[in-house]
Amino acid sequence: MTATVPVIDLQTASAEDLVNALIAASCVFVVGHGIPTAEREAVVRTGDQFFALPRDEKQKVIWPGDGPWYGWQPVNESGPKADLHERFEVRLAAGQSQLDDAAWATSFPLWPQHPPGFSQAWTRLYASMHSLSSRLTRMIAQGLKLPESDLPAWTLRQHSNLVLNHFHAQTGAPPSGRLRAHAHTDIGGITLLWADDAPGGLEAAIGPEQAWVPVRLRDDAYLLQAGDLVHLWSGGRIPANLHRVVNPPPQATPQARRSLVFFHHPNPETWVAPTDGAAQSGISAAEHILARQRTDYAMTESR
Ligand SMILES: O=C(O)CCC(=O)C(=O)O
Ligand SMILES: [Fe+2]
Repeated sequence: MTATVPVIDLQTASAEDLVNALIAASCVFVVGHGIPTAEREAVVRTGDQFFALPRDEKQKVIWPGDGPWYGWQPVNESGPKADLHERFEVRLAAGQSQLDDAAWATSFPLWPQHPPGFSQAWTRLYASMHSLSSRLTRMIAQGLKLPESDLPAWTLRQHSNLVLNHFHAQTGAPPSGRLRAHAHTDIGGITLLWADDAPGGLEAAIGPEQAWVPVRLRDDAYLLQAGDLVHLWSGGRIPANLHRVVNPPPQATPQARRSLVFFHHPNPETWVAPTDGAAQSGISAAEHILARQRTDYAMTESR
């Protein structure tokens, strides 16, 4: 039997419902989340306009090439994990706890000048996602009976990133061995994902057999995927969701695909350890995130 992704309606679900679904499937569709569709659409629209700019213009906000990811990250052309997409990433400055749009907007160093309205659209959705991810991590802690004192680092003081991925239309066969996104777990706490329904989409390894299951994203939902740090925080009870984005079938009409991802990260200073495990079985959030980012993407060539 093919495993399916559970649906959690935040209007009615309990913390235990959410945790049980995550333990079973490592990812769940979250509906009843209250985030207006227009907020997401504004980010996708301004992101599309940005990706369509000439390379010289995008180059002005390119990721500096080391340290944590932010800004424009072109398609990475080499290495075993070179994925067939470009992305733009907004990263909140360390230690900031107030989501005051004006202050936050000035703390991010790589806002594109074009298109107009970009930073407003992205800060608006970021604030909504920040609240939603705080709510969901509170439910996870409650459902797992984790200490209340852990929570500020995962909620108010979280350090999350908002990303738009642009998977280019594939007009010929993709280079051998390369996917739109290689199989990986996400690095942080939870991921909240939306993608359009273009061919060549998400697959997740779920259920006891860990078989690859195609996941069709829903317009009314964000897909919550458990990341490495929630796996560890849960004492291994919640599995980290393994997923990939496959190439479209050769007969499909070439079509670009966009996905919008909120990578929820706890505060970088957090020491993440299972509550009843030995402290030495834990990890520094900052070190884990940086180590994974270093191995997953090294800037080489781009388009
Ligand atoms: O585009 C998707 O469906 C998933 C993207 C993804 O896995 C990522 O950006 O980490
Ligand atoms: Fe991912």
